[in-house]
Amino acid sequence: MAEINLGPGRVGNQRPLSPHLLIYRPMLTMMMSIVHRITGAALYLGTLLLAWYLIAAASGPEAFATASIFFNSILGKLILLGFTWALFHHFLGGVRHMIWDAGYGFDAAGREFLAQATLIGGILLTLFVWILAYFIG
Ligand code: HEM
Repeated sequence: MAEINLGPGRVGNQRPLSPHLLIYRPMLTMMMSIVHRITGAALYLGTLLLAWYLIAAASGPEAFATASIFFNSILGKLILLGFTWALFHHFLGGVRHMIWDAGYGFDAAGREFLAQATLIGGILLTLFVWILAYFIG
């Protein structure tokens, strides 16, 4: 490896190294960034399902019954639960970006707070909507 001059008394291979991938510690803010993109992609699929539901509702009783069978199945409900969470998580992630765009929340404590608030807020909003839906019917 080429030697570089780091200044008086510091000659050699003393350059700072990037963290090695195998010992790299995942951070919450990093994971949130990845999950934001994943939820964004999931929302495309969820939007297709929403479109199917609306088209079925507009098409008549038979098409609506078919869609209802799917959405009322356990798999359908699990997908809807995931879609609800992805929507809220992604939405709050968008608000987080808006706060950054306004110039706030860049320090370490602010970044960590926004990441935790997004994560917890997405879960709480999802639970709130599903509990509400359960009681409304
Ligand atoms: C069904 C609705 C939505 C879909 C399908 C969607 C999809 C996506 C996807 C795929 C990405 C990743 C783009 C990339 O990383 O290259 C993304 C990023 C983003 N979305 Fe959404 N999104 C939706 C709703 C929203 C909403 C409601 C907000 C705001 C409240 C929002 C704010 C953002 C922001 C700020 C980014 C950029 C994040 C970054 O720069 O890292 N999105 N969206």
